[in-house]
Amino acid sequence: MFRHLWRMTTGQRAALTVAMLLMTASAGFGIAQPIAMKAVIDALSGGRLVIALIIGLVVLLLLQALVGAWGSFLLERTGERFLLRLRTTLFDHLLRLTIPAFGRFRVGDLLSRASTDVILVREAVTRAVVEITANVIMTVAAFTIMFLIDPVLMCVVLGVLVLGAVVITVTASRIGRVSLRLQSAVGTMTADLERVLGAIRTVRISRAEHRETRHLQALAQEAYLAGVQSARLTSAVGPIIETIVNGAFVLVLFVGALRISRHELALGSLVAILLYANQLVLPIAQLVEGITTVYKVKGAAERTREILCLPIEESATSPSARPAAPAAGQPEPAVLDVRGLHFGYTATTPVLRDLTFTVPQHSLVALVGASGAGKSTTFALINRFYQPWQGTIRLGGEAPADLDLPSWRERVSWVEQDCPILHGTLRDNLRYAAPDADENALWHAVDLVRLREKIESLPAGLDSPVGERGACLSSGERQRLAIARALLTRPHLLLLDEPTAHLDPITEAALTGTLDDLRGECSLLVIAHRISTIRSADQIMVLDNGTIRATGTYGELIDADPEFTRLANAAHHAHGARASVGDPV
Ligand SMILES: Nc1ncnc2c1ncn2[C@@H]1O[C@H](COP(=O)(O)OP(=O)(O)OP(=O)(O)O)[C@@H](O)[C@H]1O
Repeated sequence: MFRHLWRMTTGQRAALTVAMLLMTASAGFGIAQPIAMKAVIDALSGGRLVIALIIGLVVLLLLQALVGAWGSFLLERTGERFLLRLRTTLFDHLLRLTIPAFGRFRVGDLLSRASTDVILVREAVTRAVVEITANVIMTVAAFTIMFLIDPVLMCVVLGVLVLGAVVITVTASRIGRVSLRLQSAVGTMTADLERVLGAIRTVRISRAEHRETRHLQALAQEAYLAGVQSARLTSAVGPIIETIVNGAFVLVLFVGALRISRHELALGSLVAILLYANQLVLPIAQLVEGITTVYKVKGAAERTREILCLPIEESATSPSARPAAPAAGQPEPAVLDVRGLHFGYTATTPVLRDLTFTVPQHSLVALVGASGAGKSTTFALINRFYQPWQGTIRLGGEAPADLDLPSWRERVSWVEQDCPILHGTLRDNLRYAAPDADENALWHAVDLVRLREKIESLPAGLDSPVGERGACLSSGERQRLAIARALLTRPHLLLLDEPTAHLDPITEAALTGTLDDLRGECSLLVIAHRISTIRSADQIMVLDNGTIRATGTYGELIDADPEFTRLANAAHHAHGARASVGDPV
């Protein structure tokens, strides 16, 4: 555990060492005081006045306080720096986790790890690592001096302390177990609260608020029980120390008085030993607290480390390379070339089977198929969120091995099915993938998705806030905003997952026209359930159970391929039903 914590302090070690030295020096000034006191008492007993010794004692007191305060500040500041570094590393790591790694954790749990757990780890680094080390040094020094003054009394103090140490170590390890329980209970609670708040409207309409409150209460109760158990153990630690210290005092006084009466010990020596025993109270209390903290933090550090050990996506290794122009006479490579792709989320269930297709330059290619056929999975693989089991995907003739991820993603834009909108203004959202886009480019994209009228009607125009997850926009507006955002990056390939899902027939017709126009700017691969959207596609691929069963234009496929005809008819009926539902009565 110590080794692990120590490894996490890379870069802060010099500051930690200085802090540790200062705190040890402060402790050293403290340790010197009883010796000075002994000298003063011995001198006074001998009838001598010792001004210099008294001044020395005062200087030691002041030095202990000043150096201690300095060391403590340095320690806390290093702790904050360590926390900053840990947070930054964790955020960076979290945002770069591979998509499958995300699947293993709940967002709320990740939040709890990135907020609460890291603070506990910081506590362990400052408190535990430094205080334990400084206090161990101080305790060993105090015992050595006590041994030199009077071995018998030293043994008395040591005997009582060893007894106490055994009791406390047992308690501390139990505190560790309870704390892990507490941290995971808080993690689950945060995750569930996040789940409920994220779907608050569904919760309300399902009249599930009381059920969810009861569920959250049960989790809070579990955290409470673990907290109380931890409090019970932690509270026992204080009185145990007190009893040990008082016991040591009484015993030292008793044995010391006996030895003085037998002339085996001087009064000054007894006073010095008593002062040492007294002085040891704080370091030993801190030592115990430090050890308890380490045990408490064990769970939190483990949870933090777990995240840091998860695989992350590779980052840019080379400056974004532009594809080399094809040599004269050579045909232009397809924008997207997928060959023999096999993939599944679990080892036993393949989702894509020998998927092969191309998207030529400046074309509109559509992917249709029943729900669960693997359309979104194909997009996820084109985005390189997952590794295919077998097969290759080439972008502009280049394989993933030739093109690092940022360059790859610079060429592909993707509008997700549920088009996430980020908290901020319309402008922030539009510029999200293209921070350098100028005003003209923004309005051009806005025009393409026919949002100009809506934006100009808003008092703040492009600077209007969109609300949490785009709550101030209708779903159709969110979708069009997401498409405009994707267009602004001027991709080579634009992936659209259900681009017309939330659009009314007029906007849908307008967007269909836009898709046709966009062929001039990039190639499009569109997943569509509504076949009307892709009537004019250059090529339609029918995906069935993870493989392409038919390819052709609308005219070629309709009535020729039974699956396509079924999808087209179903979409037609669904669309008709939708339109009639929306019709004014
Ligand atoms: N993250 C995941 N983990 C495990 N299985 C998944 C995951 N995502 C999708 N699947 C499974 O993979 C299969 C294909 O899903 P996919 O989302 O690609 O279908 P789709 O054709 O896009 O469907 P839809 O039209 O309903 O969006 C489904 O059986 C689905 O249950």
